[in-house]
Amino acid sequence: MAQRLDGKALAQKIQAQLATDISQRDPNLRPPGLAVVMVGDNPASAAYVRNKERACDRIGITSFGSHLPADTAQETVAELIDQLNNDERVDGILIQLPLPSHLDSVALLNRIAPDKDADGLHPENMGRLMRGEAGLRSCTPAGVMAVLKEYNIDATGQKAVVLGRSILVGKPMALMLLAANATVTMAHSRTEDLPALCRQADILVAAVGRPNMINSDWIKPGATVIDVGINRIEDETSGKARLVGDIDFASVEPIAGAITPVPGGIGPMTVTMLMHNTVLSYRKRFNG
Ligand SMILES: NC(=O)C1=CN([C@@H]2O[C@H](COP(=O)(O)OP(=O)(O)OC[C@H]3O[C@@H](n4cnc5c(N)ncnc54)[C@H](OP(=O)(O)O)[C@@H]3O)[C@@H](O)[C@H]2O)C=CC1
Ligand SMILES: Nc1nc(=O)c2c([nH]1)NC[C@@H]1CN(c3ccc(C(=O)N[C@@H](CCC(=O)O)C(=O)O)cc3)C=[N+]21
Repeated sequence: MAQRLDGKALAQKIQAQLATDISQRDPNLRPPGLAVVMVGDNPASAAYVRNKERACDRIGITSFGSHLPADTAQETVAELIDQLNNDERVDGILIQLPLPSHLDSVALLNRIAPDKDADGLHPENMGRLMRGEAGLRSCTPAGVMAVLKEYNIDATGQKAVVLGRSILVGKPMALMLLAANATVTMAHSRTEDLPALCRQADILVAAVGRPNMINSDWIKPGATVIDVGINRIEDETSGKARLVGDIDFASVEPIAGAITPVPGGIGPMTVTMLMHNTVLSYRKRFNG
C-alpha cells in the first residue's frame, strides 16, 4: 500500500511558518500584500480565489481582491495591472486563469512586473527557471517539489514522466524535476502508448485534467505518483459534486510506493507556494 503524501498537512506547516515569520517582522513595516485579479464568474475560479484570500488572512498577508465583470476590456485590465505594479502595498499579483476568451491572457501575464509575479508565469521568471537562476517559481510545480523534499523522495537519477505540457503546470514541472537531476520525459495528447511510457516512471506527475484517467496498469510498482489534476465530477451514488484527480486513486494506491490524494494533495500546496512567493517578494523589497 502506497504511503500517502499529505499535501494538506505540509501546507499547514509551511503556512504556520510563514505566519510566524510575518509576525516577527519589524513592526514599523507594512505587512506583505497580494493582489488577486479575477475577471468573470467562473465558479471554480471564485472558489480558488476564496481559498487564497483565506490563506492570506491566516498568515497575515493583506489581500487586495479585484473582481471585474466578464465583459471588461483588455485596456481596463491592463491599466489595473499597471496600477498594482506601482502600488507600494502590493508584493504579489496573480491573474486568475482562465480569463474570458476576448482577453489576451499572455499579454496581461507579461505585463505583471517580474518581481511581483507571485504565480511565476512571467517570461523572465520562466527564463530564470530554464537557466537555473533564482527567481519566482510557478506555484503548482514548486508545491510538488516541496512535497518530494518533505518525504525525502530524491529525484536524482530517477525516471520522471510528466503528463501535460501547459505553461501553468507541465512545462515548469519538467524543468524543476530536471533541475533536481531526474531524467525527464514530457508527455501530452500526441504521445503514443502513454500507459507503456508511464509504466517506466519512478516518478509520475499527472497534470492533464481527465478524471481518473490513469489506473494501476500504467504504474510501475513502487513508483511515486503525484496527482495534480482537479476535476469536479458528479458522484454516481449520491449525485453530489466531488473532486477527483487524474489518477484513479483506488486502483493505483495498492501498487504505488507513494501517492498524493485529491483533495488534500497538491491543491493546498499551490496556494501555499503562492503565499511563499508573496513573502519572498516582500522580503526582497525590504532587503530582509
Ligand atoms: N492542484 C493544483 O493546484 C492545480 C491543478 N490544476 C489541474 O491540473 C490539470 C491540468 O491543468 P493545466 O495544465 O492548466 O491544463 P491544460 O488543459 O492547460 O493542459 C492539459 C495538458 O494535458 C494534455 N492532455 C490532455 N488530454 C490528454 C490525454 N488524453 N492524454 C495525454 N495528455 C493529455 C494536454 O496535451 P496537449 O498539450 O497536447 O493539448 C495538455 O498538455 C487540470 O485538472 C487542472 O484543474 C491546474 C493548476 C493547479
Ligand atoms: N493564475 C493562476 N494560477 C493558479 O495557480 C491557478 C489558476 N490561475 N487557475 C486555476 C488553477 C487551479 N488551482 C488550484 C488551486 C488550489 C486548489 C485547492 O486548494 N484544492 C483543494 C480543494 C479545493 C476545493 O475543495 O474546491 C484540494 O485539492 O485539496 C485547487 C486548484 C490554481 N490554479
